[in-house]
Amino acid sequence: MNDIKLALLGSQGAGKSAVLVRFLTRRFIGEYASNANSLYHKRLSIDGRQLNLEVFDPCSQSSEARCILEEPVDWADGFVVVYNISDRSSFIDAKNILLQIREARMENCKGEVEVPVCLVGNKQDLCHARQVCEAEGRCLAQEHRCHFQEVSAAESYQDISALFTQLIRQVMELLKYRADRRRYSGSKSMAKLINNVFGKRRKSV
Ligand SMILES: Nc1nc2c(ncn2[C@@H]2O[C@H](COP(=O)(O)OP(=O)(O)OP(=O)(O)O)[C@@H](O)[C@H]2O)c(=O)[nH]1
Repeated sequence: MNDIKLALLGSQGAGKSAVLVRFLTRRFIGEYASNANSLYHKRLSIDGRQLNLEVFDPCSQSSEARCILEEPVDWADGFVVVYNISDRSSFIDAKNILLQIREARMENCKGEVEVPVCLVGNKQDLCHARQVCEAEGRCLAQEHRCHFQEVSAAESYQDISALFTQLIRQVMELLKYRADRRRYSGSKSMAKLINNVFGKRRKSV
């Protein structure tokens, strides 16, 4: 069974918990405790494969709160970065978070394929109070080569389910790639070892 670890990042009140709870339970719950980190577990089946999903929902991150970001960046295999379309400052925070994910991953995983990220513009139902247009979100996502989706945790389950499913598929591919690479480098070092032992011996005969 695959273990899939995701982290939700975004500024305070962007709707991270609402998006996650909508995905996990299909329900919208208006208020959540926001003063503690939470780790959610769920067993899922995607494309016929059983998965153990763990999702880390840390308490809010601002652009300065680098220390909060470091933990999930090391731990997670994929990220959902959430902003509120009716709050420009949350979009600016999302930009900074995307940059920080990229920087941290470049330092930690040299040569590794990019970690899957989905940028989510939440509270689409508040479009009368919109401060971030859809094109800006799409453009930021293109810049960071990540998937983008506007959603309303308050109103809809389908879009949120689709975005998590797509992200989990990408993470499964990443985990497969890592496992193949480990196997390949393992068999290469075994070949080297055999060569070192028997190759040298053959030479001396
Ligand atoms: N109108 C509307 N309100 C939403 C939506 N999603 C969340 N909210 C509301 O926005 C507020 C913040 O939602 P949370 O899910 O707690 O946001 P959060 O990002 O987890 O916030 P912190 O835990 O403080 O970091 C709550 O009052 C939610 O009811 C949405 O799609 N539409």
